[in-house]
Amino acid sequence: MKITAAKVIVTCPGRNFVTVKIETDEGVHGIGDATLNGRELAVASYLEDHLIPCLIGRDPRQSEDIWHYLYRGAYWRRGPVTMSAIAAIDTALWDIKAKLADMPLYQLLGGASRSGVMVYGHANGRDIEEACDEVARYREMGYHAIRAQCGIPGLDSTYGVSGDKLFYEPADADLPTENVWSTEHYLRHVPKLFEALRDRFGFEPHLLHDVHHRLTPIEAARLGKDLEPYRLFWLEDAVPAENQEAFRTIRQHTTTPLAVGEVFNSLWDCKTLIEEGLVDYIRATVVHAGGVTHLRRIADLAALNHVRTGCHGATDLSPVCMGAALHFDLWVPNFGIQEYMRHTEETDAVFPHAYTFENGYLYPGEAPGHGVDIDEDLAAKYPYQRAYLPVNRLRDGTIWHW
Ligand SMILES: O=C(O)C(=O)C[C@H](O)[C@H](O)CO
Ligand SMILES: [Mg+2]
Repeated sequence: MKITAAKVIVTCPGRNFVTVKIETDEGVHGIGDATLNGRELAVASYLEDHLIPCLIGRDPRQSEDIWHYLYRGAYWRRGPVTMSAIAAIDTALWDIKAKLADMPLYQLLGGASRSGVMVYGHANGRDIEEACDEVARYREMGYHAIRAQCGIPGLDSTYGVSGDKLFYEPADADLPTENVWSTEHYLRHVPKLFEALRDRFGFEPHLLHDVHHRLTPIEAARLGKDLEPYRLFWLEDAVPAENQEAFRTIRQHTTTPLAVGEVFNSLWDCKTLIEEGLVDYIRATVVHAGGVTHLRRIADLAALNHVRTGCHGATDLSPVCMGAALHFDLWVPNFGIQEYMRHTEETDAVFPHAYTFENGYLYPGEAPGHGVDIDEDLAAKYPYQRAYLPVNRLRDGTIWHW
């Protein structure tokens, strides 16, 4: 069996997505997500100019060998562009493998370890009251776990807060929007949000919060301590994580569970965090962390150290990534939770999929493969539009973490 063709499809049904489609001489095809928010065309070029020429004629069933051939063959290892490109090919090959077996992908991974995949949604409000009302809306939709963010008095904009609510999209302009940040204002306000949420909803719903890399370790330690009475499911990306050892400071001071890893692209980014038990949840997912093949390695190391998965699932991860991630989630023994930011109707139409939402859980479906396809004619109607994530500055103009 041979790979006969592979192509890259870039489409923008409201936001940009990059998809790889691999075709074989047996008529079976597979697709994989290669979207890297704000740097989409770099991955498209990496695939078209450098990886696809190496694929033609190879046996698509040898996904493990192809992974190492592309990873080691580049000589230049890791990095988000490389790993997203390899991930897309790997996802497409697992899709093909599962279609050949006439099985949903989760069966090839080892079968279902649970009946459904618990997801968390994003509730956000301009102030505490609006954020509480949004949490109520997610409760009505059946969610058992909800991430809560709210506007900070004194700041014009805050990460995670938008008028779009259900379809929040942070990549909002063709050059980066500039936000202003104040750690002092933020640290004073966030505990009040969670106090209000627990007062109104009690301790039954899981509550999560995303700091979006904005604190220093000692500030994060203080926030974690201040939030302890409200029993968060997790506190996410409390500090930038290039320096994994920095999490030791946070860990020494608080029992609030910590999550990290949506920007990670390999096991090496989280090796110390996992081996030293410095975090509780690892957020790497299929598209940015080398596909199903590499994500499995991360999850297995995590399992040894009581770290559970919490795959990234924002709107910039296409339905193709979501489909593959759900099969992974249904199987992975040390599953924690899956993020679920809904895609728009336009996006869902371009990517017909087998997964479904019901009562706070997603189900990957029983279609052979990962259950997601692309309508190429519809995709062609939405040409690429450059869109960037914002940047952040302190009030004196210093560039900060977004
Ligand atoms: O979903 C999250 O937790 C995020 O932090 C969303 C990110 O800002 C987004 O995926 C960046 O591309
Ligand atoms: Mg996040």
